[in-house]
Amino acid sequence: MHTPLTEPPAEAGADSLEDQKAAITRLGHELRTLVETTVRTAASPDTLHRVADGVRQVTAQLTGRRRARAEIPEVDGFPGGPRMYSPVVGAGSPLAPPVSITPTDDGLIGHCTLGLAHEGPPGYGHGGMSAMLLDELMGQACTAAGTPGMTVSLQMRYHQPIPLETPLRILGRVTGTDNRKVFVTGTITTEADPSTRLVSADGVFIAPDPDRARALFPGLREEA
Ligand SMILES: CCCCCCCC(=O)SCCNC(=O)CCNC(=O)[C@H](O)C(C)(C)COP(=O)(O)OP(=O)(O)OC[C@H]1O[C@@H](n2cnc3c(N)ncnc32)[C@H](O)[C@@H]1OP(=O)(O)O
Repeated sequence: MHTPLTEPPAEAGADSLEDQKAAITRLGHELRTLVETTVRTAASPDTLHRVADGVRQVTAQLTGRRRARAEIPEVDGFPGGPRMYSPVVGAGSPLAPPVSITPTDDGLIGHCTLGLAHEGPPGYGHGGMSAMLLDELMGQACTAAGTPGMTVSLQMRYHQPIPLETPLRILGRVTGTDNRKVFVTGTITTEADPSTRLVSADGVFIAPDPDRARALFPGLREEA
């Protein structure tokens, strides 16, 4: 007999929210390990079928209420706070590297290591993954600068391929504003050689006006 892996929080108290985040983080870690192991394994078809059956049984244990498309979960810090299920930074996302972010004097710096699950050319990161990393860091740099916005333009330049299994550094920095437009730059380097740009980007982000924001994000809490 299985015990369900997750249930909706009984109460939205501070403790239960922290418990929920800790459990989500733990499950996210195990899922990322499963994803990475899955794309690396040379197991036989029999083993793969057996594992697929087991995963199906595990999935069936995730019972309880499912969130609706535009609903912002209680554990999610949007806007401005940690996003538990972000495919870039989310501790609970099986897709995220995940990136950890720290502020700098003039922007944000992200740290992550990509695995084979993020592969494009053999041994190197997928170009779409680079765009995703930069979009996130540049978007969060807008928020950190007090001018949050959504991407309307992202100009990517791929100088060198990004090595997998190598600690990376992603920078996002706001360079200027013009009314609702925010101009942002970003780069990806390795941690070992931060002066050599592997990928760089220029972006334009726009803050939707409040009416537009309410229409786009009906789940937004009123105080946000
Ligand atoms: C928490 C942080 C997480 C970060 C996550 C990373 C960020 C993301 O991935 S966001 C998701 C991807 N982006 C999107 O889905 C955005 C889609 N676009 C939209 O919904 C709309 O364009 C929206 C809401 C942003 C702006 O719409 P709206 O308020 O109507 O703006 P609009 O009036 O058209 O344009 C405003 C200004 O921007 C300019 N502009 C519009 N598009 C562009 C563009 N591509 N390049 C340059 N300028 C532009 C307009 O010319 C206008 O300028 P001005 O005021 O001088 O006339």
